[in-house]
Amino acid sequence: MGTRAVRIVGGRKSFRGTSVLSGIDLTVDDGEFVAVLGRSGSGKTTLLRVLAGLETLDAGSLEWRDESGGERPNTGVVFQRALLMPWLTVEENIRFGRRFAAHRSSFENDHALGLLRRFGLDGLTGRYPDQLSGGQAQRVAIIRAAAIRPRLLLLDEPFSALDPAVRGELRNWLAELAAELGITVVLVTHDVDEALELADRIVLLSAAGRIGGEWQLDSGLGGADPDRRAEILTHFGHQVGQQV
Ligand SMILES: Nc1ncnc2c1ncn2[C@@H]1O[C@H](COP(=O)(O)OP(=O)(O)OP(=O)(O)O)[C@@H](O)[C@H]1O
Repeated sequence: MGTRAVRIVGGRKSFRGTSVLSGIDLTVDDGEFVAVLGRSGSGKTTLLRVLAGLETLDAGSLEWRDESGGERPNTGVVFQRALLMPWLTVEENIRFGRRFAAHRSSFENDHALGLLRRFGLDGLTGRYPDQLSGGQAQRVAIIRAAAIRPRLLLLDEPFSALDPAVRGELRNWLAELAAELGITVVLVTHDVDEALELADRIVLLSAAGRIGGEWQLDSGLGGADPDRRAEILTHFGHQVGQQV
């Protein structure tokens, strides 16, 4: 077991009297890539928003490794749509990401521009968002989030609006980025194959807003393991198909 990046103990959250998270215990280690799978409405986005500090828990605790003196560390968030500022170029959008950081001093221009170059976007720096493909825009959004050196990179179905070929490319790209930067990632997805291919661990959210199962994946095995895929799909009552 590595150093803890974040831990939720007994996390509960309701909206207008309806329970969405009802006793979540989840620890994410530094450098780990965790995929959260679950049916629509099971509370995946709510869990991610709690980790991002966009929602607070009604009960239970959210504990960060305390090196930041108890302050909330930087978290980077990417949603299904890239949400780039249309009036800013790619480079300006990346710089703008600094404003989303709890600790702005962790953003350095050189580091951010270095990420753009290293991860294949240097030819796009002067373009505006409407001059980017969907896949390019998502890459920019992910680099923008990574550039603030987040403790956690939180991804909410970042590839679900893209066509299958682009999704495959982006998965490989993300795997490389996460491994090279040693970044800690929590990815919400409906796609079992995506989770198997990318994650070190898969966490299932059940309809009751609890952790309904966990799979630790051996590195390099996940994507090629039909038994595990079948086990997860069976858990959802699926015989075939990859969306849960
Ligand atoms: N701000 C809110 N106010 C009221 N209800 C909310 C709010 N946010 C989420 N909910 C409700 O909480 C439940 C869980 O929503 P959430 O978006 O977390 O699920 P999800 O698993 O991410 O779903 P999906 O896969 O469809 O995106 C849903 O019933 C949703 O309507």
